[in-house]
Amino acid sequence: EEYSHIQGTRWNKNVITYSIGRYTRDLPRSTVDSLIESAFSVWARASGLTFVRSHTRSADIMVEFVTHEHGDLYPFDGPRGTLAHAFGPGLGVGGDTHFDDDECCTKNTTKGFNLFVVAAHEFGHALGLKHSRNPGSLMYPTYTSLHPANLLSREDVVNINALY
Ligand SMILES: CNC(=O)[C@@H](NC(=O)[C@H](CC(C)C)CN(O)C=O)C(C)(C)C
Ligand SMILES: [Zn+2]
Ligand SMILES: [Zn+2]
Repeated sequence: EEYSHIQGTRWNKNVITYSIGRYTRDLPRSTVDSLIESAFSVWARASGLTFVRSHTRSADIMVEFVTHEHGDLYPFDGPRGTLAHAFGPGLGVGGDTHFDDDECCTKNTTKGFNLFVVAAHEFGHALGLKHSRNPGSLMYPTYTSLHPANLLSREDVVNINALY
């Protein structure tokens, strides 16, 4: 069913709240908290948006680690395959970001899929960005181990600034 009536292309506010629901057993909660906060700050620096953590389910962006069927129309596929997905801006499920707990993620930048990089990609979608055809962009559809120091390509920065 087309949810365009609640899905927008962008948030119509500058302060966006997020809440972390189900965690992963693969990482300490404090590590998840800080990697998620860092991933939001990548976009905050580039857009002027502010992200505020809340502990209620009424937050704009619900962040969760889930597996297989998890209550939306996009069940995960077990190990390998899709690492995560996120809904575009909007009410309810809008902005929500889910990580496939069967394979996502690590805190290392060389081994496995780095949670900071995956989260930053997903939050790009949660803010309204689509995929890029540029392999050097964070919004490229395939995971590449980007250096945490400069996750965003010039194209990513241009695109987020075109939206906010
Ligand atoms: C290693 N596996 C991959 O590279 C897989 N790609 C992903 O899981 C994307 C997320 C990465 C880019 C963080 C899915 N996506 O676009 C979510 O917004 C496949 C290319 C296999 C689908
Ligand atoms: Zn989901
Ligand atoms: Zn994507």
